[in-house]
Amino acid sequence: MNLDDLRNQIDSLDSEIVKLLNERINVVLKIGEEKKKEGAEIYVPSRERAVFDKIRSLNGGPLPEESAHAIYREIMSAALALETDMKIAYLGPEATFTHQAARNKFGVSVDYIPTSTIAEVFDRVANRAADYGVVPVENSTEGAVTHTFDQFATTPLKICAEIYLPISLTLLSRHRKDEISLIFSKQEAFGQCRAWLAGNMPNAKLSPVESTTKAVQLALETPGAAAVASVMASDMYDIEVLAENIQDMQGNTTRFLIIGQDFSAATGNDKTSVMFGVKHKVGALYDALSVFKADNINMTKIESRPSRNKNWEYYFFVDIDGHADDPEVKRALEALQEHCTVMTVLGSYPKAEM
Ligand SMILES: O=C(O)C(=O)C[C@]1(C(=O)O)C=C[C@@H](O)C=C1
Repeated sequence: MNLDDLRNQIDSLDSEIVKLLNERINVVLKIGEEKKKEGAEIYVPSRERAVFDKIRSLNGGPLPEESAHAIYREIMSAALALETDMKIAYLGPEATFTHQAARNKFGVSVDYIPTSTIAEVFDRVANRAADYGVVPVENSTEGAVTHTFDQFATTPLKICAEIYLPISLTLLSRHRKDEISLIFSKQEAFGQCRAWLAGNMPNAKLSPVESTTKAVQLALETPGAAAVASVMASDMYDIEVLAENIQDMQGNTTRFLIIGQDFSAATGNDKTSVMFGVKHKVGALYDALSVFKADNINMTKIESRPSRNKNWEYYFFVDIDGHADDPEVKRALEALQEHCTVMTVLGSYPKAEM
């Protein structure tokens, strides 16, 4: 077959694909109407998980799994945008790693609202200026993003999904490497490439700013300056990449949370996040955590933060395997309540792939 014949074949396949996509969208619009009648959530992480799993099992190749996933991410992004005027608040400005995480989760068709603080993401979702919010919660090299944990102590919002994003840091500048005397970045990003900077840029002064994007803006306008930021920022601001992959740990990954008004439905492969406080008495935390062991529930994380009510009093943030509707998790959470001065289930949501 010659090139023209092959392209004719593609033309007729494309017309089938577009027809089928629109048929799918017509069904999505009906789903959107039903959800509005029932007051149900538009974004349904549990259903998206089922769609992605189904596509993976249907796809026999040669289309790579990652490509099938990306295509379906955008198909569902278009669906979300058509079902409602979906708005996603994220810790901005544009081109931050949180922006990237939000785009990986919700695609390009929905509207995005960049905010300047994590608290503002929570506010936007709480006062319904945004449907969902995306915030960083922990990094594999640098640990907890404490601002996010602290917000959960005062908000009724729930975690409805999570996402892991591999973080690759780049050194960006208009100048040559040997001309750089000042480097801007976010404190957390500096922490993730501390050894590389000490080894490769030992004489440059490090200046922490609010975001990696702000760092790029400052690097563009400051003589002799560079920024540590994402590759996305270099494309968006047209600034040269001097060094790539400068993070000290090659598996450097950040976990982000999607916050909304409600939990996600159970999928059979979920995680539940709980926040609680215990009395100041011998073995109080041990007793509280023993409820998980009693029901054979795996704990995947624990973090403690000052309660901000009283000095030296703490809130514990724990993640466990399972959904709050699973019988053993339900039982364990009821038992946990007995050991706590305060306790809130922050959300149950599908476990993300790393
Ligand atoms: O099944 C739904 O609830 C839909 O809205 C459809 C759909 C999809 O396109 O498959 C779109 C968005 C939801 O987050 C989940 C699935």
